Amino acid sequence: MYQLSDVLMTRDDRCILDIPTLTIPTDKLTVVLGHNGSGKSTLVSLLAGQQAPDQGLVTLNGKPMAQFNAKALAKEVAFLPQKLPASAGLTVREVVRLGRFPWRGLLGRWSKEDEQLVDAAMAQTKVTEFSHHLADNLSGGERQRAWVAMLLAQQSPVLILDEPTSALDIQHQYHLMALLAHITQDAARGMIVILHDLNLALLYADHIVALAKGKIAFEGNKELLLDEERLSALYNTSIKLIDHPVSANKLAVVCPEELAHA
Ligand SMILES: Nc1ncnc2c1ncn2[C@@H]1O[C@H](COP(=O)(O)OP(=O)(O)OP(=O)(O)O)[C@@H](O)[C@H]1O
Repeated sequence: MYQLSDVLMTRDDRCILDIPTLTIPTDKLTVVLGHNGSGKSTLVSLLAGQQAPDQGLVTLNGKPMAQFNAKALAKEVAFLPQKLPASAGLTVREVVRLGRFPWRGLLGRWSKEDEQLVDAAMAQTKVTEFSHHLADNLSGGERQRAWVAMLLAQQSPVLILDEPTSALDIQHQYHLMALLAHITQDAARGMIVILHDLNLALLYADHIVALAKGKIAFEGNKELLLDEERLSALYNTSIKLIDHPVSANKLAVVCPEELAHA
């Protein structure tokens, strides 16, 4: 599990993250929610070891993040940033193979297991048909799926994804979240996923961390989301919950004031 204590991040004389204490499980699917600029990417960048807090401590399974070297960390945590990395000249297969780098043997050769894991990851995110295409030539959503495959191939116990559904069509958004939920349960891996879509969170999250203005607004199991007042306050707009037509879940419907008068 991750533990944060007395974490402070300041940029341009402004406090952008202020978390006195927070525990995030690494055996559940945790969704990080919050308005634009609430600090979600800053928070997950600390969890991924991309940067250190200005003050305070972040530990993974009791070990301070600063004590992991890059290779050891890559074996524990796979990270997909909001802005996809450049993939100049790489085919989709080569992009996905990047996930196997932390595990590559001394001779620097790819093992049969590496290739099998690459194949499986591409199949899971449905990019096998693009295997030999240049990643740069893919559509935005196809490229996002290729990078998610890279993360899956990395086989780390924790995956952190910053808005992995932002470029995906509706079908692929739900397919990806179902896949992440399935992997969490089936392979006992932990997912930490930033989402803007409340309905994806309502359907697939186990655990919620919600940020507002750099502070924790609420944190705990998914049932916390089933509260119209709390959700409306988080996004500063009226949100109603209705029954999902074909499951026992709830759906969030945004009902801004002006709609009532339209
Ligand atoms: N390097 C930086 N320099 C100055 N301000 C920064 C820096 N990094 C982040 N910020 C500011 O910190 C705040 C939080 O940024 P962050 O990217 O974590 O928000 P977010 O919740 O992920 O937003 P979004 O939903 O728009 O992606 C924002 O107001 C942002 O402008």
